[in-house]
Parts: sequence; structure tokens; C-alpha cells
Amino acid sequence: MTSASTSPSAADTAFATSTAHKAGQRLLDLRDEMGFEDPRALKDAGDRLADELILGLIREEYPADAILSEEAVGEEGRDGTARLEADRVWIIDPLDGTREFSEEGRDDWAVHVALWEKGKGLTAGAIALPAQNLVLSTGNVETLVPSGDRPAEPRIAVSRTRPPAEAERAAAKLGAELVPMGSAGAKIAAVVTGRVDAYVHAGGQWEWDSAAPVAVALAAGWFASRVDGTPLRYNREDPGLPDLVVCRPDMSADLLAAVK
Ligand SMILES: Nc1ncnc2c1ncn2[C@@H]1O[C@H](COP(=O)(O)O)[C@@H](OP(=O)(O)O)[C@H]1O
Ligand SMILES: [Mg+2]
Repeated sequence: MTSASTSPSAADTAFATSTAHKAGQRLLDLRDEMGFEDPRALKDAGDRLADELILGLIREEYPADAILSEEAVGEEGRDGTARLEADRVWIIDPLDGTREFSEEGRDDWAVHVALWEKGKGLTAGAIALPAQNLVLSTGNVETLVPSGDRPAEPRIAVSRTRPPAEAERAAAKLGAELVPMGSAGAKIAAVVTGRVDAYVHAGGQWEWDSAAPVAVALAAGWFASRVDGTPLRYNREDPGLPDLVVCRPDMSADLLAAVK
């Protein structure tokens, strides 16, 4: 699939984009087929279907690469160790915002496909938002750079079920409005497309929840870090990555001071 005239990272980005898109389309079909009467069954089927599809495509196209997926068990799951020695690791959240996926009418759920490379960090990523008919990737967001004046009353996206005290504190200090939304990918996509100005999360999360969205946000020129301002790091032995801030670059200093 990789042609000689295509740079490796462009091929990786194209693969991430098409893989996230394909999984997203299958998830839309699954919602149509199953309906919303049994949310638990729909969530489980969605997680499983997207995980199998994405892992199958990676194994076929990049058999030498390692995988870290939320839904996988064994070597490709959270306890796997091969990824710690690997040069290339695909970090996958097959269905982010699982809760919202199982609620009729909600469009805040996503598929995350990211590539981490040794010595480089995140090098490619895609967020599919199937119910919003949108796929953002490290290859198509260069034109979405933040523009215009920084808003006087910024909008900060937060978890709709677990809004952290850090975000409430920051909103009070900055005169900001909190915008509850499901899915880390949907929230970071809302930042990158300018519907909100920032996303603040704390209290628990995993590498797969933010890897692809953070790759996209950084490619688009947005700021992303831990809430203490240190860099977000991926493919660690412990894949827990409990907090983050993503925002317009001209807001980062004030926002980091306000979440403290
Ligand atoms: N305290 C916490 N501990 C672990 N995971 C958390 C968490 N808070 C949020 N997450 C995960 O982060 C993603 C976005 O959460 P939210 O919609 O609340 O903002 C969800 O991923 P999944 O849907 O993939 O499980 C959710 O499970
Ligand atoms: Mg997730």
C-alpha cells in the first residue's frame, strides 16, 4: 500500500485516517442494526467490533508493529510488554465515549488511531467522529490553526459525567463557561475546530483516550500538556495518563495557572 513516492509518515497518517473511518462506519451501522434498547449490549458489541476490525487491519498492513488497545487482552492490551521494546506502537481506542455511543441521538463518541514511534513520540493520528460525519487527522488539520482574538469568556469542554474540580476552579478564575461533552476525542475535536477554546480533564484516563486526539491537536498548532504543564508522554509501562489540558496556545499560561 505504501508507494515509493509517499513519505512513511504520510502513509501512516493515511492508514490511521482510513482505519478510523472504516471502524466508525461499522459502528454507525451497528447502532442502526441493534437500536438503543439494550445499551450494555450495544456498548459491548461496539467495543468488540471496532477493536477486531482495527487490530486486523494493523496486523495485515504493519505486522511488525506493536499495538496498545483499550479493548485488547494479552500482548496487545494494557499489560503487554512487547510494545516497550518496539520502534512503532499503534495506540488505539476503538470506541471512545462508549456511554454516549449507546445513547440515541448523541454524536459525541469517536474512534482513535494513533502511531507512537521510539525517539519521536506521536507521529500520526486520526479521530473519527462518525455521527458528526468528520475525520480529523494529523494530515488534514494544518488549516485549523487558532485565529482571532482570544475570547474574553472562554468555553472549556469537560466530561459530562465526571467534570473535574480543576476545570471548575479554572472556569471560576477565568470567567469561563464549562461545556459538558462525552468522549475525549470529541472534546479535543471541538477544541481543534474552534467550537470550544479548551479541554481540561483530571482524575483518571488512559493513553488511548488521548493519544490520537493529542497528535491531531499538536499537528494543528494547539497546546497540549499534563495539568501541571509537563509534556504528555505515551507508550509508558503504566498506560495510565490521568489528566490533560488542550487549548489555544495563547491561553495556555493562564489556563495552567488557573487549574492549579
Ligand atoms: N476517572 C477516569 N478514570 C478512567 N477513565 C476515565 C476517567 N474519566 C474519563 N475516563 C475515560 O475517558 C474517556 C472520556 O471520558 P468522558 O466522556 O467522561 O470525558 C472515556 O473513555 P471510554 O469511553 O473509551 O471508556 C472514559 O472512560
Ligand atoms: Mg476512551
